[in-house]
Amino acid sequence: MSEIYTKNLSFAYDTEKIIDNVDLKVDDGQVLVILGPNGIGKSTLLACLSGLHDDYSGQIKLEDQELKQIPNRELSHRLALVSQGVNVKSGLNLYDYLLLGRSAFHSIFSQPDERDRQQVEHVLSQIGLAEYRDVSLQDMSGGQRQLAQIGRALVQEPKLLIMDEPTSALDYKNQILVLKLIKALSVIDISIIISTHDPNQAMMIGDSVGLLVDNQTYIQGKTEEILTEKYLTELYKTPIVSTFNEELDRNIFGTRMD
Ligand SMILES: Nc1ncnc2c1ncn2[C@@H]1O[C@H](COP(=O)(O)OP(=O)(O)OP(=O)(O)O)[C@@H](O)[C@H]1O
Repeated sequence: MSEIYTKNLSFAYDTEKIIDNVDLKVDDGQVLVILGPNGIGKSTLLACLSGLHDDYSGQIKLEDQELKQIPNRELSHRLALVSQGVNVKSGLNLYDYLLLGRSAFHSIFSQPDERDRQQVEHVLSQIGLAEYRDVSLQDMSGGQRQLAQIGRALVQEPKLLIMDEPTSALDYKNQILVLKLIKALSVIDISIIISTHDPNQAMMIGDSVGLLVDNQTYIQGKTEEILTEKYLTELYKTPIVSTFNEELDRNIFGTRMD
């Protein structure tokens, strides 16, 4: 069954149409990677899919239910968004910041329980920041804060995780940590939509890939059908070369510098 799909999804800021007739689909436990040039509308599309803009036209169905009809509190049990570039500079320490992410599981009067604390411990180790539990977010590096934000989404135990360039501030080791985490989550049937600027990441984790080519063209298909020299060269308006790397057992993408 599809976790989420759209039909003729369109969205405009005032009169400027950004998303036009997008048909997108993610099945249970699948990873969809969205690629597209700067300013094309990736964040806008992900914001629509997360319920942040309900003035879209067309349909967004989350497990066959229209997204804008799902109450906010219920939505936060079902999907979580890791936004792009939101640099949380909270005075909270990491542990409390993550624990607050469990608030959708409680009424405003109830206290966090053992289950909440276990989930926070689990996520602290998933994001590799267990030893930073007592550190205030404002004293962390940009990359650590990005990991903290991913953790904040994970403590919600969503069925659908939407991540807008979640590795943009991370060093290579932590990029791989997050990509492996995404694969591991998909194995336990969590569906994931992620945007990135790196076609290599798309190749590493995508079950399918969606290209926002221009404001009127969205193409989605199986990773190996979409990640071709032709499509990527067209997408980025720069020649992209694909070579098969035997050691890695996958295609890698690059460009000539002459
Ligand atoms: N709140 C807003 N109000 C008006 N226009 C906006 C708003 N947010 C984004 N835009 C415009 O919508 C277009 C798409 O922006 P968006 O951030 O979705 O692109 P993107 O593909 O995520 O870009 P990038 O890769 O650079 O992060 C851009 O032209 C941007 O200027």
